Amino acid sequence: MTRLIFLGPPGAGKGTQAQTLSEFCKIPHISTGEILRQSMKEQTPLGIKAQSYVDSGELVPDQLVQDLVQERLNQPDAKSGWILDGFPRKVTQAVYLGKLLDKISQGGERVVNLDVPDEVVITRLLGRGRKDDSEEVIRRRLEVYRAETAPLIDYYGDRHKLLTVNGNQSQEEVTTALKQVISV
Ligand SMILES: Nc1ncnc2c1ncn2[C@@H]1O[C@H](COP(=O)(O)OP(=O)(O)OP(=O)(O)O)[C@@H](O)[C@H]1O
Ligand SMILES: Nc1ncnc2c1ncn2[C@@H]1O[C@H](COP(=O)(O)O)[C@@H](O)[C@H]1O
Repeated sequence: MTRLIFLGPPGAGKGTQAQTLSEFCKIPHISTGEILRQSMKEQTPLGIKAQSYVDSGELVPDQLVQDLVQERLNQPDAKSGWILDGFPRKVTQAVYLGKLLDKISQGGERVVNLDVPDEVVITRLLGRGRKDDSEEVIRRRLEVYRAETAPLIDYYGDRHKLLTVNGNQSQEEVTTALKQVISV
């Protein structure tokens, strides 16, 4: 059963690689950022609550993303595995996820850290053109990543769940490296 969590700074290529691997492994790609962006587009209650946080590069409150992840992992297609992209993003969310996965018998998850230097992710994000890819918001997202998300590397390393892949290669090379590490 393939259950993967993608870690890495904004612009590391998590969404790109998660989509490719989800097609290869035939399991859903669950991106909290995508779900939030869709909810904002549709102006659902979740989208309305999340909007100001996403637009400014802040993290949406835990309860909102935790509820959406719980609901998504309980859907039938998640029974055959999944790739989580963008969640967890802080230690509190990782603790929540660990308990949730135990409760719904979906353990055995592995965590892939896509390692990419800051200057490379900044160039990539400036070229991507999403609404939250302005210079100011990119700066804030990187600060939030360093303060809140990077500690998850040690969190999962300490729990022997962490795999690291060099994300500073062509998309095809990253995919090949990912397939290699997850097949072991
Ligand atoms: N290996 C790569 N080499 C060059 N560009 C890449 C690579 N992988 C992804 N990109 C490009 O970099 C940008 C960011 O990629 P992507 O959206 O997958 O990152 P992400 O980690 O999901 O970012 P975020 O956390 O901000 O959503 C995209 O424009 C994508 O096409
Ligand atoms: N796990 C999350 N916790 C808090 N906020 C989140 C989470 N996942 C996404 N967000 C918000 O959405 C944007 C975009 O996310 P991407 O993963 O980069 O697509 C992020 O800046 C947070 O505001």
